[in-house]
Amino acid sequence: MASQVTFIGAGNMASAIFGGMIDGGYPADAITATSPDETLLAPLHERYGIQTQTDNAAAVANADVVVLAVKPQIMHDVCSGLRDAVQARKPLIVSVAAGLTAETLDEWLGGGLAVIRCMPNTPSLVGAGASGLYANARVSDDQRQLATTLLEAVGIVEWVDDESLLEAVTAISGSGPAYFFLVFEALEEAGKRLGLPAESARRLALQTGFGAARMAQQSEFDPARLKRNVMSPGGTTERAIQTFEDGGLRELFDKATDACALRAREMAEELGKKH
Ligand SMILES: NC(=O)C1=CN([C@@H]2O[C@H](COP(=O)(O)OP(=O)(O)OC[C@H]3O[C@@H](n4cnc5c(N)ncnc54)[C@H](OP(=O)(O)O)[C@@H]3O)[C@@H](O)[C@H]2O)C=CC1
Ligand SMILES: O=C(O)[C@@H]1CCC=N1
Repeated sequence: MASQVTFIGAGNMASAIFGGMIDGGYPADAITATSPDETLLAPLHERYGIQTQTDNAAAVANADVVVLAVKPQIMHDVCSGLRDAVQARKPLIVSVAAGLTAETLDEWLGGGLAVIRCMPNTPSLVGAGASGLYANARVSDDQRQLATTLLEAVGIVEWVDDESLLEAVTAISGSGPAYFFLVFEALEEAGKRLGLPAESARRLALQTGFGAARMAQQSEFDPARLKRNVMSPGGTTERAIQTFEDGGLRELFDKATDACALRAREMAEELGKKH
């Protein structure tokens, strides 16, 4: 029988994950989602066939897995409300909240729990996500496998064995979609400046990003080699790439990802200290 999975919070990230699970064949009647907003629940039940609840504690009473998918800022209050029910049942806890450590969540839920922390990203909403996962020492191999199955419903999964590496995951894939959106914005603007109609500039920029990612994933060559393959000696790409290199693009990526990882660490400290 399928494990009972309860999502606390039924917003973007939760619905992406349970939507992906159901598309992948997970039985909808083994999934429950909660929201304080009753008007959200009936459409969710209708669309996905999942069970819905406004009462978080009641929703974990028979859960094997509890996915915490509310904003980090309200997580302490949500955990306080779940504490007794979670301690009675001891389900696997999976958190997708940014910046809250497994230890903090375990403490807020009363302690002694198997906790998996996940850093997802927004392309999960279109089934093309990338998630970093960390498990505390109480998580069993079967529970790891189950979490992998849940998150693979919306993309790829990479496990890290040191929780602090989730800061690196945040800097690469958690925040990463925004870097690529920035590049798309800039390429579209450049296309317009060079005379293309806005719509064409956008279509060309997005398809190029999509094609390059797909090609890099499928190729036997690494991105450096694929890049060189586009650069004819003395040609156009060489001139563009040299301009990026001369302008310090690599150093800028180092600075931006360092700043991002540092902020992830600061947030973990701030959120953990508040209570
Ligand atoms: N790496 C990344 O890019 C991302 C990380 N995340 C993480 O995922 C988590 C969820 O984010 P996201 O899905 O975008 O946020 P959403 O705001 O879409 O979803 C959160 C949901 O929680 C609901 N909620 C509020 N209070 C409660 C409560 N007491 N009990 C149950 N549900 C409640 C909200 O309802 P209402 O709106 O009615 O208040 C809302 O539907 C966050 O912790 C975030 O850090 C998410 C997205 C991307
Ligand atoms: O910007 C943020 O803080 C969150 C975490 C990773 C992506 N979005």
